[in-house]
Amino acid sequence: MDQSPTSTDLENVERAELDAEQAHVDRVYTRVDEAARSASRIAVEGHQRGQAQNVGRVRDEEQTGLYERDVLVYAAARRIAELDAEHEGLVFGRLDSDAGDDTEPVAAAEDLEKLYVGRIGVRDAEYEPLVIDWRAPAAEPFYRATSTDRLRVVRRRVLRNKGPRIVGLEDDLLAPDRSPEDLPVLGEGALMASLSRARGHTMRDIVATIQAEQDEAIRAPARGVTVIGGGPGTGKTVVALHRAAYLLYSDRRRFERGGVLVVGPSAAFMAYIERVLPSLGENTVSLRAVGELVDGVRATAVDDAAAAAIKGSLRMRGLLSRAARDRVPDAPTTLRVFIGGATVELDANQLDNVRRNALRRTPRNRAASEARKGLVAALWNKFPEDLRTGVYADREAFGDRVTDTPAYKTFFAAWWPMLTPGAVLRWLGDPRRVSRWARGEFSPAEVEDLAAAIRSTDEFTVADVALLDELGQLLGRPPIQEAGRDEEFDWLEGLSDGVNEVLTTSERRARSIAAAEADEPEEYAHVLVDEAQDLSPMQWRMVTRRGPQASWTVVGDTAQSSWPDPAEARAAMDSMLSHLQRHTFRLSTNYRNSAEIYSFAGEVIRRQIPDADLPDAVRRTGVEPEHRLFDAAKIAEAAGDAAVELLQLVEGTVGVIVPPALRPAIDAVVAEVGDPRVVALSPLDSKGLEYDAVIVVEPDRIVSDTLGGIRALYVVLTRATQRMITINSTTNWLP
Ligand SMILES: Nc1ncnc2c1ncn2[C@@H]1O[C@H](COP(=O)(O)OP(=O)(O)OP(=O)(O)O)[C@@H](O)[C@H]1O
Repeated sequence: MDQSPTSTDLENVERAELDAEQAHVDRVYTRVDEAARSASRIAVEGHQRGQAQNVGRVRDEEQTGLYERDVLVYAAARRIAELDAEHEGLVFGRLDSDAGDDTEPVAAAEDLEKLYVGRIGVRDAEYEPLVIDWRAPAAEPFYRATSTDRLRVVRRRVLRNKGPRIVGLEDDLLAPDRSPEDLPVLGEGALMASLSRARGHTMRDIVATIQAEQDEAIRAPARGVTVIGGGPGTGKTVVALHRAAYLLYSDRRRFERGGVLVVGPSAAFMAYIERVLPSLGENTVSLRAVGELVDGVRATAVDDAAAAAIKGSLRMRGLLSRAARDRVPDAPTTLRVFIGGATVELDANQLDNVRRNALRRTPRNRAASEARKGLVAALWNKFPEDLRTGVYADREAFGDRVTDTPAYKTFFAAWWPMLTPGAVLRWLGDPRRVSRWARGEFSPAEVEDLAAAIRSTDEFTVADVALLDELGQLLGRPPIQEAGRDEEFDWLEGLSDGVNEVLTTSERRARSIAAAEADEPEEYAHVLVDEAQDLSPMQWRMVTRRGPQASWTVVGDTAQSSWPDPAEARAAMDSMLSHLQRHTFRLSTNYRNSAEIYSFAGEVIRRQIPDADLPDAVRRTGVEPEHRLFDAAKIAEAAGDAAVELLQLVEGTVGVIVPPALRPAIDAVVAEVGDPRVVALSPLDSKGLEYDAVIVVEPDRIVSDTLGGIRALYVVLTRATQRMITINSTTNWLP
């Protein structure tokens, strides 16, 4: 006779299990609310007591400690609850474990030790844990246990949430032979359920389904440099973000005080990932795109391939250093003062000598007093001996007089102005100057390209930001009193979208004070660099300035590099971080793309880069990518048609990835489709993002027009979770 349970039996069991889990989760939420109430009560009482009598007895301190803890738990829980009531719940996992002693059989499910795992830890009034934080050591088996090394776990359960409601259970039985008769096993596995879900416009955390190899990278100790590699879709980004949350948990004092910085490739990418950390209860991490690392600048424009390569090259370092020390363009070339009955004059050569001496040890904006001393000495040498009497008897007295003359003052203001990085960068718009500063290290064509790129726009580009940062360091910040005395001087001047000219002095001051008051640490205790393969040597210099004492997490995949010479970028990173110990992790499974899409993309990149690191894609959809051929004139229309088609076929987002030259036409078509699920974007902006369906417009032009060529196309071909259509007028790229 058939003994297997009927579907009604199963439904009943599942219903009963869901109810039981819901009851526990309800207790957690109730406790969070209680904690909030008692926290505000203790706050009031504590405040009154603090005013009335002595504080500092042990009991009070304990109270304060508890109060602070409750407030923290409450605040974190509230943030999480507000975040996405549709999806994310506080408690998402449960472990049922035995004693690990395989000899004793387990009689009943209730004999197993039960532990709930959640986004944060919550205890009941007796201080017993209702749920433990996913980052706590006790939660490790939830992520690491496998059937071969089960770490005492018999059953791992993922609770699928919609806000505070449990809507499903996904079980994983790790020790079938240890499982008591009455332990139900439900669902088909949490990972597959999570991978097949429709994508929205922002990334979600994976806290309920972190895989063992990912967990190792997340919990790696914060020492030296942790390098996380792996091909597209292996979870590098999401793992890095969970690692940031883990570091804050494991050493909150150090990382909250010192600061954690996450650097990503673009503003679009930062917007895509910005919700992940708050959903894990962390709001203190700074997220910045490489174009936003200098205060006061938010660069989004990108240079063409040639200009970006020049601006990113390490050779810029010498060029900028020479620019920062050179004469100020249009500065006076003679100084003439009438003093003590004589006209004393310094010519261009003498002025150059004074300038060089003053800059020997001090950056320009801090060397005004050196320059002044040098000028006084040079003028004194030329001051006739027979006039050195009375108030002009010695050099010091002479110096006081001469620097007080209007002629000197006017001269000095023009000859030694406080320089902003933005102003000096603009000097590079003149090819003759660039050629002088290049000292033969750049070809004449490169000199022309660089100057033309600087002149072409008032806006700073992403690549300019690293140059501004370098110049900031070369020029130095002016001493406080100089900056204060000179009301007109604003360090941020020229650093924001060319709107500065129309700001009044007081507006500018208010802004710079606001920037200082934002109190973002310029140096961080941990720096996490995503899409690290894209950082140019100059960008590596900028990023490493943010963490001279930091530990690092560096995440990337060379085959996706948009830098023309990935080996150069790699060498730049190696040289900047060479003094630190390195731990390397490799992620091996592509969780994003369907196996059909990824095997195609892998073939494209393997043809050009035989040693590319290709992960395994595990999810099959049965749908192959499709390639369509049209006349060039019909491309935009065809892309629009494909978008309409795909909107019917997928539940989530559709990305239309287009080479920059075709952007206006495609933008128009996308506007016509008029569905917020469809977006158009450039290959560079698609870095790190994903869509349920992707339309790739003119792959050949993506290769020819984008920095990174075939590697940029590989990025584009690995953005889709379910479906991909390419729209072509030529097909040279097809394998
Ligand atoms: N353990 C997991 N459980 C559920 N989803 C996962 C898991 N690991 C990764 N993913 C999902 O796979 C997708 C790809 O992750 P992510 O963007 O972090 O990969 P990546 O390696 O940074 O990719 P790329 O290099 O192509 O930008 C995301 O949707 C992520 O949520």
